[in-house]
Amino acid sequence: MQALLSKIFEDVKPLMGKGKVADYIPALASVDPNQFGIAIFSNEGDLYQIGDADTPFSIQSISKVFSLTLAMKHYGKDMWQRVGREPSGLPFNSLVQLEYEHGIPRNPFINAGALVISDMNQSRFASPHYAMSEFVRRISGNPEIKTDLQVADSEYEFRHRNAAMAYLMKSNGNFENEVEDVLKSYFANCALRMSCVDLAKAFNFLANKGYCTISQEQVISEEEARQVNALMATSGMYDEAGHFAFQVGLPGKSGVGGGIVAIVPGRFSICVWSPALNKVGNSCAGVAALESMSKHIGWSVY
Ligand SMILES: NC(=O)CC[C@H](N)C(=O)O
Repeated sequence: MQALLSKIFEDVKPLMGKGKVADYIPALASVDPNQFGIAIFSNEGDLYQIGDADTPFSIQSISKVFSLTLAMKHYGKDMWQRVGREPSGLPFNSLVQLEYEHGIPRNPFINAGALVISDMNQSRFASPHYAMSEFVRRISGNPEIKTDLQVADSEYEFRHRNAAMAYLMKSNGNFENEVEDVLKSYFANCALRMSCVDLAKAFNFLANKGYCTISQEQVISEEEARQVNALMATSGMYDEAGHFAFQVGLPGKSGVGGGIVAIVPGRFSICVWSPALNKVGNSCAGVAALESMSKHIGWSVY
């Protein structure tokens, strides 16, 4: 496995820095695009890593999977009245569909959907970001995970699009709490800094029927873990979900920090990271690395 990882890393390295670092969040614009890491964690607890796999980065939309998991633990099936389970086929921060569809977002992984999920967590926890931080530290086994307050503040300062979505949903009766409070929790969650190794470990419960071997807890049920994987497969890569399913064939979730997490059910959790993004906001080198991995190992779930 380590030899294969080295080969994939060398093959894909030339793509490092190709694309554009997210700059609509000004605090992210200064990240060095020439970084690239891969980590793979097996259900048996073996870790394989290469490149900048220990460097923490802004997890951004990857946090949407953790928020969904926390909400599922509490709300179970009831939550699906407020958020759908269909791919949107539109950019992650699109507003148009939301008005046509009466303030019910298509899925939990576009921004509007993640804001509804954050609203649910806001109703449930006294301090939703504290609950989230504690959760990711526990399931990754890394008590040092921190929030980048500069990124969180920068997102809040430039919050207008996300705020517009949240207020639209509020006008449709699909938002319980104060919009500004929920936005702050949502941005703080996006601003968590984790490395490829942290994320590969933290996501292992999705490869392992909902069970986390690090914290030794059943995070969610086996059925729920399957459902989260299905949502990642259909909606985890925004309007590139079809291409990703076609080329990689694994449930995946990306973030504009350049990270992508992928799940090989029953076997491995993977995280790749390189900050330069393609047009839809997915890491260029990251997508290429997962394509190469899937081709070499034949891991597709299809
Ligand atoms: N795709 C992403 O990673 C987007 C997350 C970012 N925090 C936003 O709300 O715009």
